[in-house]
Parts: sequence; structure tokens; C-alpha cells
Amino acid sequence: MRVAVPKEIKNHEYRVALTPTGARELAARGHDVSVQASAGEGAGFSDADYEAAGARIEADVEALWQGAELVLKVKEPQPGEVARLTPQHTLFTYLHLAAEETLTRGLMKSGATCIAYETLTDARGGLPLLAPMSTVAGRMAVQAGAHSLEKAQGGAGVLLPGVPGVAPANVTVIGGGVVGENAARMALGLGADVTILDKSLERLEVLDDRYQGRIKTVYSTADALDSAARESDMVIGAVLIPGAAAPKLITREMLGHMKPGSVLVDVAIDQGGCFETSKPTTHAEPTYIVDGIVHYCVANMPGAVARTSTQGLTNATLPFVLALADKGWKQALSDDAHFLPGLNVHAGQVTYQAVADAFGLDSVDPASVVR
Ligand SMILES: NC(=O)C1=CN([C@@H]2O[C@H](COP(=O)(O)OP(=O)(O)OC[C@H]3O[C@@H](n4cnc5c(N)ncnc54)[C@H](O)[C@@H]3O)[C@@H](O)[C@H]2O)C=CC1
Ligand SMILES: CC(=O)C(=O)O
Ligand SMILES: [Mg+2]
Repeated sequence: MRVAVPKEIKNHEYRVALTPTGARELAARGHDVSVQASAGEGAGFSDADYEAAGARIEADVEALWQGAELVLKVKEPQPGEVARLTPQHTLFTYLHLAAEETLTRGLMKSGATCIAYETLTDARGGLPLLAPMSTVAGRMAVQAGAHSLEKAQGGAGVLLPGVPGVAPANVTVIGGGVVGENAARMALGLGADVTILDKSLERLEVLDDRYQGRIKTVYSTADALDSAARESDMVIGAVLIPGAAAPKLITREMLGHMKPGSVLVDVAIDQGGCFETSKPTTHAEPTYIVDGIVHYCVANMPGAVARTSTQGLTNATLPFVLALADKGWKQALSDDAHFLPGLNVHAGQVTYQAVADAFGLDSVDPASVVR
């Protein structure tokens, strides 16, 4: 199969969808791998590294897309990329469509087959292609939040661990999944007083057992969110309802009850964000202030640590990439019930219920299109 790897063009996005190690695996199976010139540079992989792995370097981006059957990306296609998609393409990337109506409609119009990393499932109920980047973003959230708490960034001037005689900061994490647990671990390691809120008692039991009370667990209710807003120096938003828009859990009104200079880190921003006042930001300008509260809402956090993230991402995506290249999308998805929910858009129709629901569109059962 003709596989293309474009250079990412989102603001400060330095990841690439395939490492040279991944390219070698594809080339060894007889696939024709084209990588856009300098696509791996931000992650520390040179064109020569890809050539040594058996890939071809393509300087002409138009030719790269036109020649491709399978396009591997990291971030959702930007407007110029949507315009390049045609029915011949299978696109495999993060899409987060429930937060992006224009993109959803653009992908429908393209006629392409669009498979999202973030909606694939696994046998344990997890999201195996979201998990590696959620791990990165969760770990980064506390770094970003700690920096935002500094006075020069508009923060309250609070140091997470405190000092002897001065209490540590209160960090609340809403959503105790992959992002949430990793954020909580980092905050704990830095000496903060950490609480996780989740709607899943099962998940809270796992966390309680794992951290033996060093991280407090609280069932997520309106009351618990209210207390979290009043008492926290940093709140990290890490909820997910797979494929759907995030619920707004901290309202604008609640900002008025927060300590001035406290920080909201909305990791769930790629699904629309879980704070009413969140709007997507970029690494170039990651924060803004509303009612005295610092907001950090970068939608591609792992892009800033591109070397680590690119390797983590390819490790997770590679088996699925190989299946797509070896068998074609139809057979690969029909052979694997956990791969099938990755299909979000095909031939002009939405094939993921939560995305269709977000925009009042009709959806088609993905099983019916792979038959
Ligand atoms: N901004 C960025 O760069 C990145 C963002 N993300 C995003 O982070 C979010 C979280 O991802 P994961 O941790 O992998 O998801 P996950 O599925 O592992 O965890 C989500 C947790 O939220 C909980 N939850 C759902 N509704 C809740 C509510 N009302 N109150 C409290 N908890 C609730 C669930 O029970 C679950 O435990 C997703 O939107 C994901 O796309 C992930 C990676 C990078
Ligand atoms: C998950 C995601 O959107 C990211 O890694 O950028
Ligand atoms: Mg994102």
C-alpha cells in the first residue's frame, strides 16, 4: 500500500505520525512509505533516518497527498489538509470531531475514510491510542499548572509543595482516568495535597487502593465541584465521555468563588473543554485570564515534548497501521471489533454515534460499512 506521512502543520506541533522504526516495519512488508521532507525534524528524526529505514522522502506536499492511499497524521487535519482529502484516502489520526463541526462536515464532504485514534477501544475498556498521549498530557498538566501559578504568569504566587511551616497547594483533578491519574501522580510527587474527583466509583476504588490514601478520592457531584472550586489552587480538567463533547463542570459563576490567581488546566479541551470559560489555546500563547483565574487550554500538549510523544504514539499505533496497510481499512476493521469504533466518517457519512449526536446528524452503523 502507498502510505504517506505529512509534516504536521498545527501551531507548535512537532510530533510526526511514524518513527523511522515504524517506517522500517512497513517497508519490510513491501509497503511504499513516503515521508514529507523534514516531517520528523521536530521529533529529532532526520530525512536520512527515514531513508535508511526504507522510506522515500517527498518534498512536494501536493504529490505526497495525491499519491497516497493511507495517510498517517497526528493532529486533526487543518483546513488546507481537509481540502487535499479525496475518497481514495484512508486517514488515520486524532480527530476529536465532537468539538469540531466544521471539520466534521469537511471530512464528510471529502468522501474520505477517516479513522480516529481516540475512539479505538481495547478488551479492558480502555482507549489504547489515546492512552499514551493522555499519559504525556497528564504528566505535563502539572508542570504547566505549576508554572502558571507563578506571579509573572498571572498566578497567585503559590509553590506546589509549600515550605516547612507553609502548607502545600491544593490540587484537584476532575476525572481519574489516564490523564487524571498521571496528573495526580505528578502533583503528589511534587508535594501537593491532591484530590481526584470521578463519577466512577470503580475507578475511585482502584485509585484509593493504588495510592493508599496519599491521593484523596471524592465522588464527583455538584457539591464536590463547588468545594473543589473554592478550595483549590489548581484544578485539572481530565474528564472524558468517549467521542462526545466534554460536560461543562466548572461554570463562570464558580470562578467567582475561586481564590484569585488560581489555575485551571483544561486537558479535556480537545473534546471542547470541561470548564465553561475554556477556549483552545496554543503553545505560542498557552494561557489567558478570566475573572482573575489563569486558564491553560492547549489542545496539543504532547506536541511540546515531541520526541517522547512521537515514540510513545508510534509504539501504540503501529500494530493498527500495519493491519491497515496489509489488509486495507475494510478488512482490518471488520477483523477487529476494537478497531471498528475508530471509524468516524466514511464516504460522506458519520459512523460514530456521539459525533452525529453532537451536531444533530444521522449516523450509520460502522459494522454495516465494512460488510
Ligand atoms: N489537551 C491535550 O493535549 C490532550 C487531551 N487529552 C484529553 O484528555 C481527556 C481525558 O482523557 P483520558 O484520561 O485518556 O480519558 P479516560 O477515559 O481515561 O478518563 C476519563 C475519566 O473521566 C471520568 N468522568 C467522566 N465524566 C465525569 C464527570 N462528570 N466528573 C468526573 N469524572 C468524570 C470517567 O469516569 C473517566 O475515569 C480527553 O478529552 C482526551 O482527549 C488527551 C491527551 C492530550
Ligand atoms: C490526544 C491529542 O489530541 C493529542 O495528543 O494532541
Ligand atoms: Mg488534542
